[in-house]
Amino acid sequence: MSLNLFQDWQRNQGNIKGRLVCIAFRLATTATANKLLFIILIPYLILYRIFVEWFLGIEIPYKTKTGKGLIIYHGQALVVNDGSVIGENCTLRHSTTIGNKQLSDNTFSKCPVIGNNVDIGSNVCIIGPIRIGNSVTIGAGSVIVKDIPDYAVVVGNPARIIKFQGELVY
Ligand SMILES: CC(C)(COP(=O)(O)OP(=O)(O)OC[C@H]1O[C@@H](n2cnc3c(N)ncnc32)[C@H](O)[C@@H]1OP(=O)(O)O)[C@@H](O)C(=O)NCCC(=O)NCCS
Ligand SMILES: CC(=O)OC[C@H](N)C(=O)O
Repeated sequence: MSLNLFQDWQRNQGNIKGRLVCIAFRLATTATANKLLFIILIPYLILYRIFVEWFLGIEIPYKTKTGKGLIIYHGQALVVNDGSVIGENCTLRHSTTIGNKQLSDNTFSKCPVIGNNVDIGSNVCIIGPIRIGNSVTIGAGSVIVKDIPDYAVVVGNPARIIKFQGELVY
């Protein structure tokens, strides 16, 4: 099991809060490895919930599948459903929601699957069983409820593609 600590540390250069939150998150994710580790880590998971989720207001649950090289800028009011999948080298900011929606039969949809190298601006909602492609840039304040293709730059509510970009270099 790879913790991805090194890649997160590198990508959050100059962003001490992001570094610390990513370390706390990656350590929490080790609880998914097996039942024994989960039991051993219960006290840590409680502390993680209190300090990162409640105190800092950054809800990125330990079960969230997240690729290496995660950046978290600011982070307050960030809420990620643990069914979401986030690819490698993605950037999350503040006041952002990534989650499901309630369906007409009162069940809940699946959550977004986000590709690699996706840069998510502040105040973004990404909702439902949708796929965000690789190397997508999501403008501040966007609301996304449909699939987005690779390399798209999207803005608005509902989000629309304003252009396509070359592959981002990290
Ligand atoms: C989406 C984004 C990457 C586009 O940047 P850009 O390529 O420089 O685009 P431009 O500024 O040339 O804007 C292109 C068009 O999109 C519009 N636009 C840009 N960002 C927008 C947004 N977030 N919401 C709505 N429209 C937006 C512009 O008004 C412009 O429209 P026009 O062609 O009708 O004049 C950028 O505007 C953005 O939102 N980045 C997020 C950054 C962020 O979250 N910062 C917070 C830091 S804490
Ligand atoms: C609020 C702001 O401009 O923050 C800058 C930060 N580098 C970011 O992209 O989130």
